[in-house]
Amino acid sequence: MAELTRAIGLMSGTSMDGIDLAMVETDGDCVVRRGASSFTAYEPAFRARLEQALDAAREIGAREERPGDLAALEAELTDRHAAAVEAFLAREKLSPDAIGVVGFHGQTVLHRPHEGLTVQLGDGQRLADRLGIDVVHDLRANDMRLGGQGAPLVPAYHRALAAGLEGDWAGKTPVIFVNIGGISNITYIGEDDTLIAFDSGPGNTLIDRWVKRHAGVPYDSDGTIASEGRVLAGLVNRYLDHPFFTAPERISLDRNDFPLPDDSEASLEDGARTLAFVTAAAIAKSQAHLPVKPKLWILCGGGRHNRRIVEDLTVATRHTGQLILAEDAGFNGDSMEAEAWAWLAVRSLKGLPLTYPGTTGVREPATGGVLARARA
Ligand SMILES: Nc1ncnc2c1ncn2[C@@H]1O[C@H](COP(=O)(O)OP(=O)(O)OP(=O)(O)O)[C@@H](O)[C@H]1O
Ligand SMILES: CC(=O)N[C@H]1[C@@H]2OC[C@@H](O2)[C@@H](O)[C@@H]1O[C@H](C)C(=O)O
Repeated sequence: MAELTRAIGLMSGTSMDGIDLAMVETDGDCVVRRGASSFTAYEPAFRARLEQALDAAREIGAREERPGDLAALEAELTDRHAAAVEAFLAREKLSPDAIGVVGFHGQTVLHRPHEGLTVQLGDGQRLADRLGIDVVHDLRANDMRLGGQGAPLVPAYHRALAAGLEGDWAGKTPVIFVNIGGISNITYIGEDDTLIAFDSGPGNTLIDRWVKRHAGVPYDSDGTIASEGRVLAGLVNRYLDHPFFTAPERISLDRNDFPLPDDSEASLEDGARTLAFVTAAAIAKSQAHLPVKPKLWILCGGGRHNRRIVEDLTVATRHTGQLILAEDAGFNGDSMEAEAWAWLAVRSLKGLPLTYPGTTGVREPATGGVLARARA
């Protein structure tokens, strides 16, 4: 067996709720031994600074520019990631020498594929020096330089996980991973290992904004609010008539691409119920862009905790496939993206591809990432 590297992945996602950390041992290919993970929440004040950073980042014309508060924020964000790793190593009784590499995503503050511009806040060299561990960062930029959208990067990791499916799930192809984060996105792995990935529609972002506005809560925990409401057909039809669903090609989405319903259009509960239905229906519509209907659906990301979304999607897919949660297949649906960043960092060290024409639209399979070596 090829030598395994123990790697830590760090992800701070679009919901800006904190730092997901996961450890894996891997050959950078199909051998993936998933290890411990942790989550370090950002307190509301830091989250608010990150949200403001999205505004400041609009002024960025060249990717190394850091207008306004962004330079200070980047240093602080990096130090928070370092503290998260140190706390994790202390908890797991591991020394920095036990870790071969850290894969550092950083915080996306700007992503404009059509301008070839993607910016993740995070100083890889600062992190490497503080931890005394080599860091691979900036994993999206090379893909963009080669004509890709710079996202998504997790699909190659999904394919590695699919290769290791066991028991009832082994060999159930095509298999599709559905990540319901702020935006939902899918990875399709065909019988011949074909890899297709794209954003599939609004994920939790509409539901989160709706319940925040009308109930002052950050998300609809377990879909409880939606459970009290009805699906409003007129609203559903309006969302599903959006040009995104009728376009021949799938493009990557921004969290503001779909507007919220007007306040007068729905009660809190009906709005939450309808938006959960729209989230599931949008995912189910992805099938029109796939060569063969998936036999196995694996749900990941925070949206899998919304019972209404899961039920609606189960109904929408039951004639052709079986839908399970990541945990049913032995995975961890919350730490998968952080695991992916650990795995991608090992691939980057080996010069292996991170992205493919079917995942980001890159011209040819492309490696990526920048290595920051820890300085003594
Ligand atoms: N118990 C729960 N019930 C319902 N929804 C939940 C629950 N826990 C989390 N969520 C939803 O999941 C979201 C966070 O999901 P996730 O952590 O996958 O997002 P993310 O990392 O920002 O995603 P991405 O970067 O993939 O967009 C929350 O904003 C919320 O909408
Ligand atoms: C630019 C950026 O940070 N994109 C994220 C975002 O969050 C979800 C979706 O949009 C996905 O395309 C991507 O992250 C995941 C981890 C990816 O690259 O696979």
